[in-house]
Amino acid sequence: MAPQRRGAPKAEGSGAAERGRPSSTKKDQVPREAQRPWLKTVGLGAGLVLVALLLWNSLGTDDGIAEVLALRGEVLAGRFIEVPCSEDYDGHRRFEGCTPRKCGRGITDIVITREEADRIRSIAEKGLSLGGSDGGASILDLHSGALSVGKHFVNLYRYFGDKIQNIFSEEDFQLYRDVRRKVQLTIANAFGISASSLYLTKPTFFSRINSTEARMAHDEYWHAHVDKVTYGSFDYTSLLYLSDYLEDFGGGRFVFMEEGANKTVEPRAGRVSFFTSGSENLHRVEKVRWGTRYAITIAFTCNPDHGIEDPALT
Ligand SMILES: O=C(O)CCC(=O)C(=O)O
Ligand SMILES: [Fe+2]
Repeated sequence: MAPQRRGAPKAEGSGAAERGRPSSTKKDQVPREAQRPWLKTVGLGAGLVLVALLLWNSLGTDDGIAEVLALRGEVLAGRFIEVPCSEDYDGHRRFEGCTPRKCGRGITDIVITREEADRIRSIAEKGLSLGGSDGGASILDLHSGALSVGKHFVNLYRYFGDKIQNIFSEEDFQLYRDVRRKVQLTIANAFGISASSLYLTKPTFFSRINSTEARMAHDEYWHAHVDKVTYGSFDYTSLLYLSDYLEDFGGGRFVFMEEGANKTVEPRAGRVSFFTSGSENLHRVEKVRWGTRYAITIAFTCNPDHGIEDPALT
């Protein structure tokens, strides 16, 4: 609306400039009348261009040029892009046959079905309905029991004790374990390592993001980061998306940040995106503009000392 208002005075202004002309006869008034619709069209056109630019800015890429690695609408059997490994792994103990020598990023839509994604999303919904951050980003960690509540976290298991069995079922946990195992096999396959050399590590958690303004630092999920730097133990990061870009939410695309052209992954329920966790895979999540975005971050380490167990009800 505002740009259109800005367009109108432009046409008015041109008229005012014409009023300054030395003489005005009936003869030259006719062409000036004829010019007005033309000027209005130009003004309106400029306004529309401005509106389009503003919309493009708010809906589209806020990082400059971006190439799409995976569109929401496509079903990828597997896409893998190798990138040179960073030196980040050198600062940690090496586990030959596991610590990345081959680095890169992969996406697959056929490892986890949309039905499984729906079921796992309902686990996230159940858990997160018990709490939720005041800001836009809530997490639920079934391993540690951490759940966002207001500006803090509570421990779900401590808080609910035995009553936790009225919230989650054994099938829920079985599904979670199955999904973890399938993602682990996918990563091992793509990077040519043995699945048994990988250990689940923390934090592995559900995230629920909406467009509510951030209240706390941990609501600010959109900053560019390197998982190995942020979380230490991560060697391979995976994300399982549980909702659909532009159907369930807007914004919220995943972006690999690269000089020249960023690479985006559009979330799709059941889509698994995985990558080596060093700075060869600097990334961020775009701000969610509307709706609710669900995902799970599932992380693996090569260091058995940093391994964690699957969550269990008892
Ligand atoms: O949810 C996503 O797409 C990415 C989350 C992420 O970068 C992280 O958990 O470290
Ligand atoms: Fe990350």
